[in-house]
Amino acid sequence: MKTNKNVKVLSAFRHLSAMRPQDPPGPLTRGPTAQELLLPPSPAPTPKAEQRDPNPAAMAMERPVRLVLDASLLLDPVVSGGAGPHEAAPVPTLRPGAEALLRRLRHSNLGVAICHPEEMPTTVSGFLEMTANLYSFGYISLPAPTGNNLLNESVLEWSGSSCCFYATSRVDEDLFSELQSHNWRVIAVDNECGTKDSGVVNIGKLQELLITLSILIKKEMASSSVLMVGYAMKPSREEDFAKRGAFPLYPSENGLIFVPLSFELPLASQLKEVDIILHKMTDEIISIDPNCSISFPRGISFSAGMSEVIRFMEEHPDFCIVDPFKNISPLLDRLQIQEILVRLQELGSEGRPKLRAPHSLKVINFNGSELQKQLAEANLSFPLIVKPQVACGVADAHNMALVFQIEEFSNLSVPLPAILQEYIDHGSKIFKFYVIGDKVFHAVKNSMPNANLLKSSSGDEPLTFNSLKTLPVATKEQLLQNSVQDNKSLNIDVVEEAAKRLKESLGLTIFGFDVVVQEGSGDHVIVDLNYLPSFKEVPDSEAMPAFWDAIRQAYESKKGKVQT
Ligand SMILES: Nc1ncnc2c1ncn2[C@@H]1O[C@H](COP(=O)(O)OP(=O)(O)OP(=O)(O)O)[C@@H](O)[C@H]1O
Ligand SMILES: O=P(O)(O)O[C@H]1[C@H](O)[C@@H](O)[C@H](OP(=O)(O)O)[C@@H](OP(=O)(O)O)[C@H]1O
Ligand SMILES: [Mg+2]
Ligand SMILES: [Mg+2]
Repeated sequence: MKTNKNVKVLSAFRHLSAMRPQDPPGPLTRGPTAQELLLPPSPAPTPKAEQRDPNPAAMAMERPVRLVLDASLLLDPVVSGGAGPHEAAPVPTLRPGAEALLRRLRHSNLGVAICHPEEMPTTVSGFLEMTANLYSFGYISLPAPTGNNLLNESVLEWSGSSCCFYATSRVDEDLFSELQSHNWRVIAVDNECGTKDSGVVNIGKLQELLITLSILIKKEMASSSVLMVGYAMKPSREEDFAKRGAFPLYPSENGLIFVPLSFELPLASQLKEVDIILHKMTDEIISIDPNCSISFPRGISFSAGMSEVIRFMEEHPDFCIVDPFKNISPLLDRLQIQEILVRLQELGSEGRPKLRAPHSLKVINFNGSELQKQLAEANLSFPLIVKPQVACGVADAHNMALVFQIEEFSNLSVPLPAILQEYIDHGSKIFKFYVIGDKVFHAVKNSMPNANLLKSSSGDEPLTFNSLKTLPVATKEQLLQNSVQDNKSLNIDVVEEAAKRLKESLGLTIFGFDVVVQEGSGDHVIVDLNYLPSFKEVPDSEAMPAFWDAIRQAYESKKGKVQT
């Protein structure tokens, strides 16, 4: 996980929207003028409900869709099966898969509550109440059944507001029919309940609950404009997006429902239900062959799950995927990124700063004899930043070095093949641009200082680091030194033009690129290109609507192409 702990975010956001993927690029309309503000890194905003009301049970009542999880669904039946006469009461624990379910439901924008029969032992009910509070869920104890009074007042009250689901693993036909008589949908998990026409939805595994819910919610919405997005990415990235509200199970403002694709379940049945696949394929890479030029699928081996998604796409070329594997593939290779950026260089025009790629050279080894000659031919001089040719998807893709003289190449720990890049003195300020659909945002972040400041601390050794974890960003003193120097400012027109061209040429829905402004020349140098970055510096209030619009636009653009 990238730690921005050393990075102070100077946030300057512009919302420069005007590009529509299927239209030829028109002039971008300007959003609000950027103000450079010194802001602490914005904390991930708490989910809406917590801002509204501290009482989880009350929160659940305000949302259009509610889900009540029976204790039997969450507790590990092995442990909570009760103790023998001479045994200590078992410690209640969650069943396998329950924690992942609760984590996803927490950010699902559904009103969720946990319920249990009133007569449950306090050790267990206390555990459930603590769990409910931990996930900001409501908490309900169902009264012992007396006559036809099976439901407590909250459950009854909710029935009137809108669409309610009750998920359970225990069979209670009376409770089910009572709930159904109040328009609740009952979902029974790993317990065949009721007959087919009893209206009870039977599913085999807990992992099926979310996609079952999303199908039922989509049906309840009864609107053809509601689309279901099945996503696949590593858990930490999913959590980063989810806690920003990116993956609602209750449709987003533009009608998207998000559901995680489970590689533990048959994929075909899940993909039958979704309209769009959203993925970060590099999270599912097992290995990349560094000695072959990456051209999807050549050179890359994927997990079994992602391989199945790839096969599905080969069989369903009209299916909407964000984004197509072949469009992403060049961004796994810093040599191909360099070639893409060099093509942008025709953009330069009189009177505007030059936009360019850093001078670069690919090497397959660090042997000094040839190197000096190769550097001269590539118009490269020290210091050089050395990056693996493989740009992401494998652990060592971000192991880099700053090299000040040729002797420092011996025993250099950067993975080969490597790309040697001109190191650009840029006053330790980097502009991270994010193209999200037809919108462009950027954030200013603290970056590596000028080489002379780094040289002094490295002696005769190369400066090795990991760009995600140990990037040698400027210290406070170095930042102050920079602030007195004349930092050339960013020319937004030039970068906007580049963003437009990149969007056209890459065919990607969401991507990021890093720009530094060279001291002295003012050249705008794009040093990095990433697909589906985290754009964590962009406020959720702007980033999330843009994220959802981008996905819907990709779908509509794909459907438009299929119909023509
Ligand atoms: N050519 C360069 N000249 C000066 N500084 C550079 C150059 N290339 C990279 N940097 C600095 O090193 C950092 C990491 O480089 P880069 O962005 O290429 O790594 P990465 O692993 O691709 O990072 P990301 O997490 O953004 O994908 C940049 O954010 C910038 O601060
Ligand atoms: O995890 P791999 O496949 O190595 O790729 C990285 C990307 O290259 C980086 O651009 C991501 O950082 P940002 O999302 O902040 O750009 C970075 O995101 P992360 O730091 O949030 O994991 C990674 O996605
Ligand atoms: Mg970068
Ligand atoms: Mg990168």
